[in-house]
Amino acid sequence: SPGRLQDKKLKITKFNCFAGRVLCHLDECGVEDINEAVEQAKTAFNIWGKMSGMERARTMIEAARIIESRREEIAQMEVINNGKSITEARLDVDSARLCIEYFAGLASTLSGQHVQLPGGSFAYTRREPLGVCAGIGAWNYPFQIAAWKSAPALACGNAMIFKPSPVTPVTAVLLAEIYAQAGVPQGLFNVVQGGQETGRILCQHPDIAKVSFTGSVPTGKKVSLYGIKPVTLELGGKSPVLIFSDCDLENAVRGALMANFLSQGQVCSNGTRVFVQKDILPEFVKEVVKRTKSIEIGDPLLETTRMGALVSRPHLDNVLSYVNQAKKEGADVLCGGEVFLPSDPKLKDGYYMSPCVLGNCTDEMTCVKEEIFGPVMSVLSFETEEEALHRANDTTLGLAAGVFTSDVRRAHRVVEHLKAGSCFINNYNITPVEVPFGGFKMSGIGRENGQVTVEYYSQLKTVFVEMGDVDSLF
Ligand SMILES: NC(=O)c1ccc[n+]([C@@H]2O[C@H](COP(=O)([O-])OP(=O)(O)OC[C@H]3O[C@@H](n4cnc5c(N)ncnc54)[C@H](O)[C@@H]3O)[C@@H](O)[C@H]2O)c1
Repeated sequence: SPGRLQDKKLKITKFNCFAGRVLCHLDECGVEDINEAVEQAKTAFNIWGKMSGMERARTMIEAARIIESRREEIAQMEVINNGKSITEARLDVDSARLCIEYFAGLASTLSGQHVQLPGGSFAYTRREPLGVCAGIGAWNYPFQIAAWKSAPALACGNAMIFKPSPVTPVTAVLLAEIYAQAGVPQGLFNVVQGGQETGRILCQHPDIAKVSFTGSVPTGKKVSLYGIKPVTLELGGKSPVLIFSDCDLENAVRGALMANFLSQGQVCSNGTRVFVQKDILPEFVKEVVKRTKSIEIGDPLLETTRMGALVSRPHLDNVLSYVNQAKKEGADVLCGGEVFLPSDPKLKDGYYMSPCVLGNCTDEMTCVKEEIFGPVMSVLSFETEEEALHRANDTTLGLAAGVFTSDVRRAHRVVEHLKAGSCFINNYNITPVEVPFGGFKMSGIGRENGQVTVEYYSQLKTVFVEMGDVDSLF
């Protein structure tokens, strides 16, 4: 009930995903903790927000340097936190560092505009920070999400209070430690732990100037109703990949695997609806199934592992139930879709499953309509470009989309008509921090990364300067 966190502390139990054992217990933060974090953040903001962009950049670059020096330790912690392979966790740590470096570079470029007015008068605009921002994270990229939100926030002169998902509470704390070590004012980036109630209290706090949220569509809807404050919403997807028969098939197969199986399929932008032009369908399916079967599953800390464990037992059960539902609705399970038991007995209680390819799918099937958020690819066939586009866009979501073709005119024509915020031509699921990322339709509001993100973490002030006398009508 509302306010239940005012009196007593609830415990979060965090499990180690790949061995199924209890990793740690944490107290959920309530009203008092959040008030304290906000007070500290306000004090820190009074110092940080007044610094020049160059000064902020210097501290952020130091944070990036510390991340690089602790790369392996953070990556290992992320594996334990989330269950993904060490190879992917290292890339997440790199992406976090690059994002901090990128926005440190932008910090000194924030500027306004000068507008000449009649009679020598003029106006200018100032880009000012918002104040104390809240960041709310999902569990699939815990460290990276904390960096993608805090880097632009801090570069623009704001403070941030970040709440990681209670399913993966560990690595955001490392980021707070690193910012502190780099020399940001105390409390500039703070972490509060907890679930939905903590999230609600934080977002609704009157001194929180902005909320940047990553998570599911239903939670995003709630967050958007919390009050008149700017929100960035990075929500779910059910993205299409269109594979035309004139494509380079080898690259299309690789792209389809990257679009479905990174992070055990738990990626918001995943292209889980793979539309393949009819004449290359048999060849495509044969190759995709062969490579999916050879994905190395197991201990995510091993260098050879390509797929680790899903994030929790309930989530694994949910993904498996989608595979069962697909079977009932007439899809063919071409491979995988079952609980996977690693040979190492220490891992017997981990949350593993074999990556799954579903064939013979149709647009009405649940597996084609709903975000599964696990390693399940649905393959559909199409005949014409017009048909493929119509079916690809027939969804309320619009996070990402991909097209594989060797015809340059077709590539750009298709992308122009795809209703998605992040489109890929002849590749999939790459997210350089220099380019904006975010969704159309119910997949979200606002963008992360790229120059445009500065606009989501600052506000514009217009100043009129009169050089003559006041021309009064009274
Ligand atoms: N677009 C993107 O960039 C992106 C990235 C990663 C994940 N996602 C999406 O996230 C979803 C999976 O993540 P999840 O299961 O953690 O999502 P979720 O919506 O269940 O939770 C997300 C976060 O919101 C918090 N929360 C829950 N209720 C809240 C409330 N009422 N007020 C404030 N905060 C609240 C949670 O504790 C968690 O920290 C998927 O739908 C996925 O597509 C999107």
